[in-house]
Amino acid sequence: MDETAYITLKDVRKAFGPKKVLNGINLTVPKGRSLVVIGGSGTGKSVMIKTILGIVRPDSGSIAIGGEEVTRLKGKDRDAFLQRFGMLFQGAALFDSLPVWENVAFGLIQGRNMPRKQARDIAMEKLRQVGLGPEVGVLYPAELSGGMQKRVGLARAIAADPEIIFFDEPTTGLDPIMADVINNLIVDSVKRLGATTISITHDMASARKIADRIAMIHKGEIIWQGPARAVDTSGNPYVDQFIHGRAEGPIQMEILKA
Ligand SMILES: Nc1ncnc2c1ncn2[C@@H]1O[C@H](COP(=O)(O)OP(=O)(O)OP(=O)(O)O)[C@@H](O)[C@H]1O
Repeated sequence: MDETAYITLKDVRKAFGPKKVLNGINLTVPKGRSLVVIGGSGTGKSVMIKTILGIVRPDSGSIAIGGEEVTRLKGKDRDAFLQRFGMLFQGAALFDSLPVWENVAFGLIQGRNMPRKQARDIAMEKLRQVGLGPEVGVLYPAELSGGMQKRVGLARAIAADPEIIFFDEPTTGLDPIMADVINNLIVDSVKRLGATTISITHDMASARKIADRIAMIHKGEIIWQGPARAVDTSGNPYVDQFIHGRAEGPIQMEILKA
């Protein structure tokens, strides 16, 4: 596989007022590869993803996808750019008032003006790919378990055959077995599409399963990155503390005092 960078972040910085959240992020992801970003709460993982999507504008630095600088895209160019993405949000983020199939088809109908019948057929096929039958398509999100909701979120993320997919804590809140089912579905779907992915997770089992490479973010900087299999022998005390979930180590939790 071609290992040249497809997504490139160069010295990306972002502060909110006096609070520096991204302190010079440097990352690359080759096409068709899967990068998992690990790191503690509040270290800047979500803000980083938002800078790529253009939801948050970095103060400085460059973000390029396929060689095209994306931080300054506006209007129609930005809409077209966003159509290349699929996203599985934390907590699935489904519309309660729409049946499952319409949640999956939402971007096809609203974003691409696809006729409802055609969008419904695609939605049902994507649901099938994540192990859900047509009987689930007509239910409402409230009628589903958390694991099924995640599957629906995944079906929606892949509905438009995106070229790039972001997974934001895809296994949070699931039992370990259901989490593994979701991890397998992620790996299968990504392979089927040949998509390039960035995932955020606290779940090391998930990171090991879905990552080609793992990067650890701490205080808005990438402090380690390497092949997924090297995470256990990184020799980096921050990575070791995080993957073993130790309270003691170089990462000091900021515990709010009442
Ligand atoms: N729009 C904003 N305005 C001000 N501060 C923000 C904004 N968005 C994020 N922050 C701050 O930036 C820091 C990093 O937030 P971010 O959501 O990226 O953390 P995270 O690493 O994704 O954490 P978690 O794992 O808990 O989701 C936090 O301290 C947060 O309060």
